[in-house]
Amino acid sequence: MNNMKQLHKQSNANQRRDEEMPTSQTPPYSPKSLKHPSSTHRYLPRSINYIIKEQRLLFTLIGILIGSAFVILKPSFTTISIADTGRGYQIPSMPRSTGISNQDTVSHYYRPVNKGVGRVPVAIGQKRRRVVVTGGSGFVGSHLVDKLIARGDDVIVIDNFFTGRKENVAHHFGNPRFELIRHDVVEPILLEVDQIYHLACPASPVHYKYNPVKTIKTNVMGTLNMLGLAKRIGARFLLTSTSEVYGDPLEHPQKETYWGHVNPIGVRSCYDEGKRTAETLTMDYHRGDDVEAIRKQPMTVYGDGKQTRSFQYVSDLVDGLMALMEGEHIGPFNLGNPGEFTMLELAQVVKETIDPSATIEFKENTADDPQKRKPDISKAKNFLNWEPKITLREGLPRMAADFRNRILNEDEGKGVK
Ligand SMILES: O=C(O)[C@H]1O[C@H](OP(=O)(O)OP(=O)(O)OC[C@H]2O[C@@H](n3ccc(=O)[nH]c3=O)[C@H](O)[C@@H]2O)[C@H](O)[C@@H](O)[C@@H]1O
Repeated sequence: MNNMKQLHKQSNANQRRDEEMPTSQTPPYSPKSLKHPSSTHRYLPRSINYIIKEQRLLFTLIGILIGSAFVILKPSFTTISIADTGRGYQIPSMPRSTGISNQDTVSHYYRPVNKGVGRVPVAIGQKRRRVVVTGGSGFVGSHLVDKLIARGDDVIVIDNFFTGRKENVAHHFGNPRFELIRHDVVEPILLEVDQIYHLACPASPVHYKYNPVKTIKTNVMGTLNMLGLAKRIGARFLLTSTSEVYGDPLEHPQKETYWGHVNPIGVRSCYDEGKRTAETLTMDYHRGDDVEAIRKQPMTVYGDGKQTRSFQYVSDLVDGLMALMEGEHIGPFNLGNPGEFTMLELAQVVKETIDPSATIEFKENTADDPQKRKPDISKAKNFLNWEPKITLREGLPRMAADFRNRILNEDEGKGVK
C-alpha cells in the first residue's frame, strides 16, 4: 500500500514505526493511500468503510470530531500572550524556497537562536505569528493549518507521518509562510515560534493498540519535548487531549472537572493514560513554572451500535482550539458537540445523508469501550463564547465532499507522491 511505501520513504522515525508494527498486522486502511476509481459516487462508500475500519469516532476522520480539551502553557514572564501582543519577530535566514525542510536543516537554522542569541525583530508592530502544529499533516491538524495560513500566520508542521500524509498539506507547498518538517516529537527539536499546537499522537485504536509503547512514548516524551520547547522560548502551548481520558464515565455528561473512570492496564490504556499523563505533564509545567494551562479533549468512539457518542464537525473544533489559543484562559476545556447518538443512530444518519446503500460491518468491540459519552460544554460557552454550529446531519455531507475533493486531487496528480 502507498501508506507503507510512504513510510519506507520516510526518515528513521518512520522506520522505527515499522519496526514496532507487528508484521502480521494489516496496514491500516486509508482513503488517501489507495488508488481510486474515477467515478465520484464510489468514494462515498469507501470513506464510510474507512470510518468503520478505523473503529474510532466516526467523524473524527471524515469531517467531524468529538469533544476536545487542551492545555495552554505560557511562562509567567509573559503576562500577555505573545500572539496577543502581536510582536512580529522573524528568524533570519529562515528556509523558504520549497516550503519543505528536513529536521537537520531546521535545527541548523534554529539552534543558535536558542543558545541565547534571541529572536530578531524584523517587523515590529506587525501582527504575524509563527505557529508550530505537531501532527499537522493529520486530519484535525491539517484543517487547523489551513485556517492558520488563511489568517496570515507563519506555520511550521512537525509530523513523522505515522498516520498523517503530506497530501493533507500539499496545497501549501511553495507558500513561503508554510514549512513541513519530518520529525518524531519523541526527539527534541529547537524552533522559535510564538504558539505550539501539540496534536501529534497515534489517535485511533487501529494504530495505537498495535503500537502501545510507541503511543505512550509519543504522549509522554513528545509532550515533554514540546513543553520543554514552549518553556524555553516562551511560547503558548496547546495540547489536544481526548474524551478517552474520561474512560467509561460514571458521570454524564462529562464536565472538565470529572476525573474519569479509566482502566490503567487495558489495551486502550496506552492512549487513555498516555493522554492523561500528557495532561499531567502540562499542568505540572504550568504549576512548576507558573505558566498558564488549558486542555483539549476529543472524544473517541468504539462500539457495537449501542454506545452513545457525540460528534463535532472539524471546523467547529478548529474554531474552538484557536479561540482557546488566542484567549487568556487556563485549565481544561471540553470542545465538543453535545448532540448524543448511538452508533446505530449514526449509521442511520450516514445512510440518509450520504449513501442509502451503505452497509455497516460490526466488529468485535475493543475492551473497556465506554458506554456513553457526551461533553458538557458550558465552560467553553461561558469563557470562550464558543459553541458548535454544525449539526451531524449538516456535517456528514460536508465530510463526504471533503473526502471526495482530497481523493480527486490525488487522482488528478495534485498530491505529493
Ligand atoms: O482525539 C483525537 O481523536 C485526536 O484528534 C487528533 O487526531 P486526528 O487528526 O484525528 O488523527 P490523525 O489524522 O491520525 O492525526 C495525527 C497526526 O499525528 C501524527 N503523529 C502521530 C504519531 C507520532 O508519533 N507522531 C506524529 O507526528 C500523525 O502522522 C498524524 O499526522 C489529534 O491530533 C490527536 O492528538 C487526538 O488524540
